[in-house]
Amino acid sequence: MLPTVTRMTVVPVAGYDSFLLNLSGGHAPWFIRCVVILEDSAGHRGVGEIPCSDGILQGLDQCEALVVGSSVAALKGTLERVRRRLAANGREERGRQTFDLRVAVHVITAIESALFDLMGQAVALPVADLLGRYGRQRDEVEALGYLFLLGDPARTDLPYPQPEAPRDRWDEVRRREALTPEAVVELARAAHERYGFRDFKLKGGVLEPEREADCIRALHEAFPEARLTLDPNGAWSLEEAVRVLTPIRHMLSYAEDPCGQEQSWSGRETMAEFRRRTGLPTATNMIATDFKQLQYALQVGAVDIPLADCHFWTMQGAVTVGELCHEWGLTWGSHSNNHFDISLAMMTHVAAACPGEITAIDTHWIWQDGQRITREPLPIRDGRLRVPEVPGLGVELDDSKLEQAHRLYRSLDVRQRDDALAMQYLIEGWQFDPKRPALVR
Ligand SMILES: O=C([O-])[C@@H](O)[C@@H](O)[C@H](O)[C@@H](O)C(=O)[O-]
Ligand SMILES: [Mg+2]
Repeated sequence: MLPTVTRMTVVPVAGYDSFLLNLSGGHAPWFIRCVVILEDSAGHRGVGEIPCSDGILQGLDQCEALVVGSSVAALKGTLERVRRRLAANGREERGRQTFDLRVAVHVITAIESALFDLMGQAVALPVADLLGRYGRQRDEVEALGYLFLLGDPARTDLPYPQPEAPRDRWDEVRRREALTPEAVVELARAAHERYGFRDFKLKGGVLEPEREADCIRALHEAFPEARLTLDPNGAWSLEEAVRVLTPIRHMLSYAEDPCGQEQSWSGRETMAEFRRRTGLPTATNMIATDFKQLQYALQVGAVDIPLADCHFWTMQGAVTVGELCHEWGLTWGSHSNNHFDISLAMMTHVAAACPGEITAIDTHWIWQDGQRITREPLPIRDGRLRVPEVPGLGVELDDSKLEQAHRLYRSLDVRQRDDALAMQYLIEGWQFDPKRPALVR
């Protein structure tokens, strides 16, 4: 008989971050996440990590009674009850920020991850082997070097981390201003030296679009073999996106959300038009964020690469997208937000279970590297993550680090990601506008 869940603990945590710029503004010196820990009658602990907000904490609270006492073997039934309970809270919107504001799908994923971790430990199999129709498809997962333009921390009085005792160039450059093509190339070189990336993504939606294209030109010159992409989170108009990206088309492997909702056109329509006019493949984490949207995106020909982040697709949902991509001739990829090392493991197992050719997964981990909450975060070497061979997720919580991250959360009084706060140090009174790059005001 498989064990039953005896306890569910929810731990909101925080970590430090650099002054990363994006369409939503500038990252605060901290980011918040939520860790779910399930204990079972066999003495195992299963874990999951998701974004944190008051809504998410409330959602987890609503589900605790459905999870505690359930059999680990009945994981699917438990998740279905959780899904129905959360559906009763009403319809949710992703919103127009760069990050997803929904609650239910994140809550489900945290519980799902912890249950799969327990299940894996109960049957002595890694989570990747349990997911999807086919189980593990690969032993290594390629990750991309996720580059950001960076604000100058010295223009704020916020506690951004300083490069104390830097281990290498990456520890230095990730903590200071980067707003030029040269500075972006320095970031890429330093990240390449430490992690060995062959793919890079630059977060756009910050400077004038042409200036961001110049950054891609510089990256291409520095890394002529690398696969490159630029992601302005739908900030540009269709006309702008076509005008700016056509001349650098040959340098890009795909364009991520180059345009979005505009006047009477939906994001799926403008992306379809962009794709037809430029011939560039498109990726998205904004306009195909559930199965219905994905269906419409495919009907109009808007997307080649759905970035199915397990945090907002669920782990099983993200793998289903991977299976559909494989059957239908699309390419699967994964989006990310700031995260700790549990999420890194979750994304690695999910990517490992997606069949066929997938694209290098996003991860913000390089910005967080050094702030673990598990004993041994999966390392990125030669641009790749090794998929754990041990039962479950293959990560073990470090209780003292978890407690430290929880104490930081409690000291902050931050209940939701807010990129406007730091941005207002750079531009007085700054407010989010989904159609204007953050520094263009
Ligand atoms: O972390 C950020 O600032 C990103 O802009 C994030 O919010 C996005 O969700 C993401 O990484 C993306 O690919 O759009
Ligand atoms: Mg994106």
